Amino acid sequence: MSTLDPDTVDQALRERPGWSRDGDALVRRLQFPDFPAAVAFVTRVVPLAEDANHHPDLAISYRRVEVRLSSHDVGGITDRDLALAERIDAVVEDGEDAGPR
Ligand SMILES: C[C@H](O)[C@H](O)[C@H]1CNC2=NC(N)=NC(=O)C2=N1
Repeated sequence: MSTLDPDTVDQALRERPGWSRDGDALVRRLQFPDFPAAVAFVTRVVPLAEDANHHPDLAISYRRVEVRLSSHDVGGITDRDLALAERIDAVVEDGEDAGPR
């Protein structure tokens, strides 16, 4: 699978307002009510990543979580990243994301 051209990524991002492009990755920054909620969110992402065999870079800082998606094998953003972003958004909508990023 090859990387997507920037216009394609930008179009996709218009449909995923929580995400932005940061270099060769998609990034979404989330804030949760507390640390357990942040960890619970990350725990819910695990099976999605395993099922997709596509794994985000995850950073947890107290109640903030940064999710970065990039296809490491090709060094850029591919449909795999967009597909996983969509599934991660479903977890966010279902969960406890609260407040500004
Ligand atoms: C062997 C295994 O399928 C590969 O290493 C997968 C695992 N998860 C992955 N995740 C991401 N983000 N990029 C990859 O290239 C990738 N490759």
